[in-house]
Amino acid sequence: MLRSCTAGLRSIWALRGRREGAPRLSMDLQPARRLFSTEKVIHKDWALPNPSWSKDLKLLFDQFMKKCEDGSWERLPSYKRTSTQESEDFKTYFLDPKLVEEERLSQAQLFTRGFEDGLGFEYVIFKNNDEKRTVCLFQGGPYLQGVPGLLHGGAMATMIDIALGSCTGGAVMTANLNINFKRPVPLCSVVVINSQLDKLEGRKLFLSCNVRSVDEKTLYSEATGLFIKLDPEKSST
Ligand SMILES: CCCCCCCC/C=C\CCCCCCCC(=O)SCCNC(=O)CCNC(=O)[C@H](O)C(C)(C)COP(=O)(O)OP(=O)(O)OC[C@H]1O[C@@H](n2cnc3c(N)ncnc32)[C@H](O)[C@@H]1OP(=O)(O)O
Repeated sequence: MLRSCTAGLRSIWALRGRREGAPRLSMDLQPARRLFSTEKVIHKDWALPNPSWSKDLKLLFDQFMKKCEDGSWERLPSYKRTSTQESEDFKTYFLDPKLVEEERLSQAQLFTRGFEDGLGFEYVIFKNNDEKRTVCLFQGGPYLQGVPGLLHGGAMATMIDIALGSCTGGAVMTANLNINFKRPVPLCSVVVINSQLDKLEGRKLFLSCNVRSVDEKTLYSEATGLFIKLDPEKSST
């Protein structure tokens, strides 16, 4: 684990070094080209391996991709911004134009995808629709540090929220999230979040998950969540 962490850090530093040494291309781009490259970033699927992924993460990714071959599992793509029907639903219910300026909104992106490769949240989620469960493979980078050398609990909570949410499908909001942090997570290590839908009661979805090390020997956290399907008749703002 330690070896993969340092290897991960080394490749992150290598990437940063390259980036810092390189000219800041975006400043020199013509507007049309800038728009094109922004579009490309927006439509990029981030739930795919990049050079910062540790051996552990790549290995698990390959194992789950194999499970996808017979259709029982699927890899969920992940974008900085989403143009799916689901996000349209969120806009309908929650976006009061008075609350967020149009210009600010055009800059919006999912904050877990706002870091450069390897520095923040590296993750991919696989879903088993029949079993109503997901597996999230997560490597928290050096910018997610809390206590020195350890992953910040808020970063873990964020990933738990996303992992539980990925079990729901459709337009939902987190109403309650309850986490027991049992062991600290080493920074840059890979954890596996197993989530499942336990109960559906009207608009209420009750979910639970656990967070374990790759070798499954360490139980880092356990959590439950209540998600509420949005009611099209209601607006929260
Ligand atoms: C989440 C997954 C997304 C899926 C993928 C979509 C694609 C998107 C793209 C990319 C993925 C990105 C993923 C990001 C994930 C981010 C998630 C978040 O960070 S969410 C922000 C934090 N959460 C809030 O800010 C909610 C604030 N709260 C509310 O807006 C409302 O309270 C809401 C919508 C949750 C419920 O309000 P009401 O008016 O619709 O419903 P009422 O009538 O109050 O409650 C319905 C039932 O639920 C119970 N309930 C509500 N809240 C409860 C609570 N905290 N504890 C227990 N019960 C509760 C109530 O008692 C009621 O129960 P009875 O039907 O009477 O049995």
